[in-house]
Amino acid sequence: MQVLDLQAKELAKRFGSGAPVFSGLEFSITQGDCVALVGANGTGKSTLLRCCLGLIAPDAGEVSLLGEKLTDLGGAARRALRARTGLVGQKHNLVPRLSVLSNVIHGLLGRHSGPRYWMQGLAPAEARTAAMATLTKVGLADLALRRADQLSGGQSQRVAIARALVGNPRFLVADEPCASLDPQAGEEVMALFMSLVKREGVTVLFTSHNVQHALSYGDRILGLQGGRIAIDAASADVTPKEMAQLYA
Ligand SMILES: Nc1ncnc2c1ncn2[C@@H]1O[C@H](COP(=O)(O)OP(=O)(O)OP(=O)(O)O)[C@@H](O)[C@H]1O
Repeated sequence: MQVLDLQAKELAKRFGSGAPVFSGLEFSITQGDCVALVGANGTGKSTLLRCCLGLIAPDAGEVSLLGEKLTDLGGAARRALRARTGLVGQKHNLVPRLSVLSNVIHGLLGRHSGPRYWMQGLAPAEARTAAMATLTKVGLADLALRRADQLSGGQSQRVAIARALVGNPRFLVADEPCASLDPQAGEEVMALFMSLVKREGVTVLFTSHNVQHALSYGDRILGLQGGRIAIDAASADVTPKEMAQLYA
């Protein structure tokens, strides 16, 4: 039986008195799927991602994430649900003065609170072990004790991926994970990210302005245009012309 990890029903969002960013959005994501959300600048991709994770509330409609209706959840249940999800943003948002290892340990903060889970020296051994294992997966174990502000862009984004993965999330959102990287680093980071999420069986919703990335890494394409979903199809069935029309 197919398990739906995300269901969006009749979602609508506007900011202030502005025009609706989107309205009437309906889609679902099956467990283990990797879905690319695409569309021109300003079509509402980031806004939609944030609604899906419960970081902002839609004006209408509802989101069910990992079987839980976001509107039904109180603070504690919402935090528990957030601990089962991960987010990789356009900017890596690492804490510059902390080590790589501490930044990754920070990814466990949703599960535990307090300084023990922030500073590598104080974090319990299991947190450090989990963070080191995840750093090994992204190929950065050697840099564990380096300060985050001494990393290249590609290395920083790998650390951000490790931070998102360290708690073994079941659902991951990635908002243009390669936006700040040169083409070569972007390719490497994307390939690494996708191989890890596939290996771990994580459900992924990612955005990208790189049409090739969307088509090759996404099992499915969700295309936003004019506040509506213009494409919802397996990536193998989406033609280059349909993709181009999204940006026309
Ligand atoms: N906090 C906010 N307050 C007011 N307007 C906002 C806010 N966040 C986003 N918007 C507006 O909502 C619209 C959608 O923005 P959003 O960032 O979701 O688009 P996007 O598709 O992710 O864009 P891009 O591809 O450029 O990253 C834009 O017109 C933007 O100006």
